[in-house]
Amino acid sequence: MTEAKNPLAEVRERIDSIDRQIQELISERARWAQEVARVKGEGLSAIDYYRPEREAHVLRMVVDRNKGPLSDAEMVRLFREIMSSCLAQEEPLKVGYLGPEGTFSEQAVRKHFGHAAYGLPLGSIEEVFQEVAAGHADFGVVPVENSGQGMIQVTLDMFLTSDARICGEVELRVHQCLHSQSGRLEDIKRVYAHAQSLQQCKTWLRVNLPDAERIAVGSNAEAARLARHADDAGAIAGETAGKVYGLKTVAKAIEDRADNTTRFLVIGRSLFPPSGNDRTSLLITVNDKPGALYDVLSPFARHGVSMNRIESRPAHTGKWQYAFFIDVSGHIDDEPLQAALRDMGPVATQVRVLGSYPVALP
Ligand SMILES: O=C(O)C(=O)C[C@]1(C(=O)O)C=C[C@@H](O)C=C1
Repeated sequence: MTEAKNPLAEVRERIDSIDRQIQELISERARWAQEVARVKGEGLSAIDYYRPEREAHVLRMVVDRNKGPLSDAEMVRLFREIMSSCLAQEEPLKVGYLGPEGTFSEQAVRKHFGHAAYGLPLGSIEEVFQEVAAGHADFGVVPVENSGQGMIQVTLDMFLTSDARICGEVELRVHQCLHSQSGRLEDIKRVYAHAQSLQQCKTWLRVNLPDAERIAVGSNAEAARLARHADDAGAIAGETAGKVYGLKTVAKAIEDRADNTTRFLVIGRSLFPPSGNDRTSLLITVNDKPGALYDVLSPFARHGVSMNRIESRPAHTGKWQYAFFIDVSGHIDDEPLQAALRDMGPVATQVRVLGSYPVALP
């Protein structure tokens, strides 16, 4: 009598065989990436090998080819990691972010640069800009906007005084959790969190912890660090931060809005070529006179450039002087955008291209 083969063993054999092929192909890909690096030139530093426009193009092809069952976001994540490792064969990129470890900013770094990049946790958004400008970090990742709360003004204001360029954007679904030492809601008399996170979880806190004191601190990871040393404190932070600081999770997904998303900017020191689906961020200042804003914006409409976003901030150049942060579709090399900027020349006091970069991937 022939013994029937264990169906699980049979499936595992198939998986082993596929893994062998995937591994061979990954190694072959890594060798070709070395060849690309050789063509670009020997002895360059990591930043000279990095091509965000090419990475975006590769990842868009991955999305186009994806037939499931894995989601586009999962496929992108896997290929992002492969590219991250391929690039790090030369030298890992150094990426500054708002630390400490475990913040959503770190998650955004990983989403955009993969795990082979070297993450540099820094003390503030200002410091991220400074370290990039000084060349201590190749790139920086800073939060710029939350879907529920709007723009993060510190980040916008940094562009008024710094020469940083925007090289990319990352969108991250932000799920907040409540963590504590014991993991019991009834032990919590104080809640530490970043001010934005307290705001994002306002309803949940009102219903579940109406009497607890709310204490705003510099980051969610800092909140987790503080809660680690107090048996009557809770911290609002992401799942990763809770794990990093050895806390127990009291409640998950406590944000008021289910689609809570934070948009981050990747900042660097140079502009990159078009990727085929780009956004351009501009900083425009105008004189305080009637119709000035209309004069500045109408060239976009005239040349068919679509505007995605406009934010105004005090320009710090004089009382009632405003700077406008404007995002438009397309790359700065595109003729319609060039034409719009030419028309704007005589009416704006300043037009600065903050960057042209690939639109965020899933
Ligand atoms: O195509 C390139 O220019 C490469 O260096 C290869 C590669 C890749 O692995 O696909 C690696 C790093 C770059 O950032 C972009 C792409």
